[in-house]
Amino acid sequence: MIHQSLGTAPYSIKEVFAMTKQQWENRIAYLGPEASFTYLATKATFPNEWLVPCATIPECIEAVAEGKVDLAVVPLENALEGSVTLTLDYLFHEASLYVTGELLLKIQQHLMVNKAQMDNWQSIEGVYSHPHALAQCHKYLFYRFSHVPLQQTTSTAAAAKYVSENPEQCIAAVGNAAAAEKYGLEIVESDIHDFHFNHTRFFVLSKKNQRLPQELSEGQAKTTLMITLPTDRSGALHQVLSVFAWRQLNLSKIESRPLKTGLGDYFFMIDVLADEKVPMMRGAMEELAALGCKVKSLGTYFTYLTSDEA
Ligand SMILES: O=C(O)C(=O)C[C@]1(C(=O)O)C=C[C@@H](O)C=C1
Repeated sequence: MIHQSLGTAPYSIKEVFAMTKQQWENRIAYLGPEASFTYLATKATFPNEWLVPCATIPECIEAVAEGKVDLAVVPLENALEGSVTLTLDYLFHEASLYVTGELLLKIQQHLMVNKAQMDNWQSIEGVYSHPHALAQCHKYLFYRFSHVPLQQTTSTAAAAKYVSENPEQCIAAVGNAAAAEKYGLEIVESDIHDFHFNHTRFFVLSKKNQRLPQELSEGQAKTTLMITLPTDRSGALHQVLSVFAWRQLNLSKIESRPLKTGLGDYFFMIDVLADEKVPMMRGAMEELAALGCKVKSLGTYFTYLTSDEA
């Protein structure tokens, strides 16, 4: 998978188009810019591949769906804040992609300011970051800066970049230490996330139903299914769960999201700790079809730890 060292420079989608693919094995889109948490997870997993920053999650997903890149890495779920619903919904409603692997990253949030504002940071007039990052630091921001407006950005690194490009503004960003270094900011408060156990899951998406190599993974196969229940039957969810229960197929996550067809209409995203190729899973899929469920499988994949303590 990893064939050639490219250094650390990421490229924009425009540059990807302008260049030919011949030198690189994989072009990988990620939620950028450089030094976002998604970048850290991507770089740790694919240190030598061609990394392409995208400004938003839909842009990452469209880049791989349209074949502009081979893989895309997007955040899926945070231990404190829960699912990144934009990713879930986009995968259900807009794209037809597979998960080739899941990356786990330990998340540490810091408050950082422009060096020009070092003496004034206690009087900041705005805190910039990704909404998930701001939510992970809710208690800290509420008790320490309750009067200060929170400004949402497309990523934590985008916030750090904005603070770096606006030295005259007395504002702060919430993000990781790599972003502080990359954008020349000063960390004024470390580890401001509300709970110590803070991790994020990222999906590595592809157009092909393929898997990253199992050798470096945690070894447990996981299959993600998106299930729409038949509308005309009571107890349908109970029946769906019993399909897995009596086969002793463990579920590690179940979440409902709006179908966007009317109030009370949902689809369910279910993670099953099994390979979709094993007979028990094949039987489960057949039984779900017999129950009248629509099932979209995102494929079977393995989990990779991208930081020591993840
Ligand atoms: O903003 C970033 O740096 C991201 O990579 C996005 C994101 C997220 O969507 O949850 C990823 C990890 C952290 O939980 C906070 C933000």
